[in-house]
Amino acid sequence: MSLYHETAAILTSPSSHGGSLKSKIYGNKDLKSPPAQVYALALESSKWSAILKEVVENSQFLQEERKLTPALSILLVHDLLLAKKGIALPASHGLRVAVEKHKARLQSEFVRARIRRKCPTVEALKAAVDAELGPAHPRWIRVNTLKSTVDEQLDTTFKGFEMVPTVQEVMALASIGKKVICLDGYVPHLIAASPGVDFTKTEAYKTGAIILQDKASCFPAYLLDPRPEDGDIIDACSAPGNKTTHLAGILHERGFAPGQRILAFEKDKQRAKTLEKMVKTAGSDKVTVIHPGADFLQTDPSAPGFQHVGALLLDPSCSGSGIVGRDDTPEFHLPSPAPLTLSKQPNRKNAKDKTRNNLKRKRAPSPAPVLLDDAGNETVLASPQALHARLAALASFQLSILLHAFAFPAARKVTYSTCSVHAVENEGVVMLALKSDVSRERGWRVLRREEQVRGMREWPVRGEVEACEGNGEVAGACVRASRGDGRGVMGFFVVCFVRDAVFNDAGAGDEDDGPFVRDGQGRIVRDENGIPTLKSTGREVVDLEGLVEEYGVVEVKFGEGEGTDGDGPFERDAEGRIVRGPDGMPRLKAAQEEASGEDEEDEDTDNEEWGGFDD
Ligand SMILES: C[S@@+](CC[C@H](N)C(=O)[O-])C[C@H]1O[C@@H](n2cnc3c(N)ncnc32)[C@H](O)[C@@H]1O
Repeated sequence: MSLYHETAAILTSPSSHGGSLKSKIYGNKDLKSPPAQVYALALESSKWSAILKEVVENSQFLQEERKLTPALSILLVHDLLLAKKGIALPASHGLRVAVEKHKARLQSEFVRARIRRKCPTVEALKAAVDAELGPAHPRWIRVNTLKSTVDEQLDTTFKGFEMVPTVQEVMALASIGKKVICLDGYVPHLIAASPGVDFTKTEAYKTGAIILQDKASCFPAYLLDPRPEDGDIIDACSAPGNKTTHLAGILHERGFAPGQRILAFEKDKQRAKTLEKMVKTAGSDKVTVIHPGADFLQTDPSAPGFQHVGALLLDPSCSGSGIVGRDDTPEFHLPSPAPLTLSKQPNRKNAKDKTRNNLKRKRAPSPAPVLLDDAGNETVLASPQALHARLAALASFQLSILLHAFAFPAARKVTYSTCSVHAVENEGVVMLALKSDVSRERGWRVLRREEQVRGMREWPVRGEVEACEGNGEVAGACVRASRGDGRGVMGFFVVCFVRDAVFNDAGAGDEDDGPFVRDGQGRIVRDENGIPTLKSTGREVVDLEGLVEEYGVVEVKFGEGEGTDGDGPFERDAEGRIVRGPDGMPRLKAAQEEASGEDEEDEDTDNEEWGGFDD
């Protein structure tokens, strides 16, 4: 079977079984043609099918080519008129001959269709077709600070891209084929680029210098705001590892405390392999301990190995309803089949056929709702009740993950996120968690909006007040991202829970307040670099060079290469070390300038505030 027959069969197979176009193609073990080719042809032809239907019907060539079905005619005419290399069949192939015979007629109908849409060029028509499908989703790229800097990537991977100020411009200019980027104003080191550029072929992608990660998916690690004094950080549901490597990138900038590790759990052994690969490529393998095939729910929070876990990132399996690109295949419009009699003017019978066909199409059963889990597995849900039951089961699992995380003795912050749009998996879980015994006993609460890191505090899309039972503070603490709202993000949800004191646990003694030495007021004692002093080593001042040698991972750098003078927004001493106040917080250059009266402006620099959490 040719590429065209196989693609036509997939596009015209009954839709009542549900499932995305991608899964229908990639899950079809009988395909002879390369799935990527079938997918590209199916998607592009569907996009153009409303116009091509007009071209095929008006040229009336189907009446002369009885062996062509309506679906085949759209696919072949698409490639004839729009594919760079034309129809992908040998010149003598029957299907190719049948269509190319009518090339002049088809081309002139295509010109008429373009003029009817008032498009002066084919480029303009392409833009109109794209615009009809809604704004293009940008390609989000996170620069991996373990391996590179934004400046370095602008000079290499993005050389030749035009810089525009907003993501809206990236989306608008994408439709006319321009290669543009913009630096994100919310998440540090994040770039939005024109879709359609294949970054997986770049050196930066292959070496882990850049990571393709939707903006919203960068929210959890950024909101968790991991720091050296947080001790070990758990990523409870890690594969494929986007957030694990993001945590490592943030900690790398701040400097890992001695022995500080990211503990990455992944229940699915197969997915754990992907995680291992990603962590290695991103250069974070030395600071990450992977637990392949390990169920986070089976861990004992009070086990000695977890006594220094101060922060947890929870990104459990969910309905995946916010993911972009799974169910957004454009409709495949079909021309009316050739009538039995050849006639230039549609007669009553043709008109009746047309109406009957349209009705048939209208009456086709609407696809059953489908849920896709993180591994891309589909669950076809026969009824709204089945959807409800599935969401309730997911929410119950998500709540158990969250309550388990609340039980870690030294834990002081936890983020909970999903790529679901359903409140039951999001605000619903938050409300149940806040009412739980473990939350009340241990003093967990939400990290309020005004306490969050700058980018998250300023992000405008927040939780649903109604789903938070009218509690505006909790809703404000919840961060949402909405697919299709013009901000170029997927549907997403994240919230951070915190505990103000670690001393409020019943029976918690000196040993339970984390790995660092604290002063009489409970504040972590740090050296002049801001590095906390470890109880276990008894070292009062951490010897940085010794640590680099010992662990090969500790570096104290912040925003290197990002600021105008290459050393970030913080004040540094003569040896380049960050200057901190008595509370261990880095001192902003802007604050220093303001104090000396040199600059009254409030500069809006990424990471200029640490936000959120005080010792
Ligand atoms: C949404 S995905 C995580 C995506 C990941 N955080 C990232 O950003 O790349 C959820 C993952 O959690 C894993 N998972 C589900 N339940 C788990 C459990 N109880 N313990 C550990 N991993 C689990 C799933 O196999 C899946 O790989």
